[in-house]
Amino acid sequence: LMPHTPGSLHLLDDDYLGQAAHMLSKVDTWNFDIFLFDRLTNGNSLVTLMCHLFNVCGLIHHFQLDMVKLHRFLGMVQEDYHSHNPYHNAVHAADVTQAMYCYIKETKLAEQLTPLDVFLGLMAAAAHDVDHPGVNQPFLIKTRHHLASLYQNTSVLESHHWRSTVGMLRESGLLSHLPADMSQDIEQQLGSLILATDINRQNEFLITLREHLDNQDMDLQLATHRHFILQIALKCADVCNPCREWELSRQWSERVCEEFYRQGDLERKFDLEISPLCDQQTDSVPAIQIGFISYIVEPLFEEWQRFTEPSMLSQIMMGHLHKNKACWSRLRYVHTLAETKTHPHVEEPEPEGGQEEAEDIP
Ligand SMILES: Nc1ncnc2c1ncn2[C@@H]1O[C@@H]2COP(=O)(O)O[C@H]2[C@H]1O
Ligand SMILES: [Zn+2]
Repeated sequence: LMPHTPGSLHLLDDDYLGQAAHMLSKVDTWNFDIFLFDRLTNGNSLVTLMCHLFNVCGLIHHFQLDMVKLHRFLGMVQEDYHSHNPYHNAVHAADVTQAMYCYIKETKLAEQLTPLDVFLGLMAAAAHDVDHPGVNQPFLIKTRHHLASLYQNTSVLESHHWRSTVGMLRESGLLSHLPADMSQDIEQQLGSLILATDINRQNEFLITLREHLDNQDMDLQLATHRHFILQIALKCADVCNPCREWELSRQWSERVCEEFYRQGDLERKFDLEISPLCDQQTDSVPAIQIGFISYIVEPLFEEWQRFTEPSMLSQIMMGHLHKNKACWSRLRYVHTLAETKTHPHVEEPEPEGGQEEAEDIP
């Protein structure tokens, strides 16, 4: 974006906001560029996106929400994300929220979800990583961080994201006009959704989803089943970056690896064991991506595709996922070749299975 002088600030702001508004008219498309949207909104992507989605989903009217309180709450959430984190910042939250909106709009779900489900899904997406410190749970445990002991070393970060969200909900008074049992239920369900994003619990969720799909016993008339599918949808939204188009996907990959490497640098500095994936010298971005796609993203999205079938979006996402994996395979090959040239005693490797896939790249 062009730098501008204070005199033209207002005009340019109007122009940027006009472009942002135009982007919002296509908020349900999978190639939505959240990085551009964040620049156009001057770093307010999360607040702007959430206000828009709450409006178009009719949530403000349905729950009789006070716009001032809503704005205050969303502002607090956005502010509590650490803008210095390369990955776990408010733009990631906005990205996950936009993906969640796309999933909520899937035919299978849209027909069954209640306004409360939509409210919970969007709120959980927006707040699911709030106040993330940019380091992972093992790091918090080994450095004896107070959050680790507070949450007894289990789902430490997710518990913190949830409790912080509840704190901000109460402080903003956003739900204070609702019956006490309803706002209590909202807080609990938000917790269950946010806690489901703990990547250590991936297998548990995947096994249950597979069972439901194999037995064809998913009944979205049941609130418990809708809640489970919202948990899955949020998990998918949280790790969907490898399913975005290459230019967006690549940026997320580089950001998440940069965050891992910063943790690794801290560990090195304090003579701690360097965590898996956090050593810049040995863990390359392409290698991390191929592992993440193969072990986390593909298994999850294969089941999501089964659930949403027939879904154009799932087909598009799987297409990007396979192309991106092939790109990373090719880059890993280039990376290892370069390594071999710097360390000539190491034998030149074969292009590790990725080559046939790499041929798919346009
Ligand atoms: N592209 C990626 N490559 C490697 N790890 C990722 C990627 N995207 C997400 N993750 C990890 O998946 C985790 C999902 O939950 P979090 O957002 O807390 O933290 C995320 C990262 O640790
Ligand atoms: Zn996340």
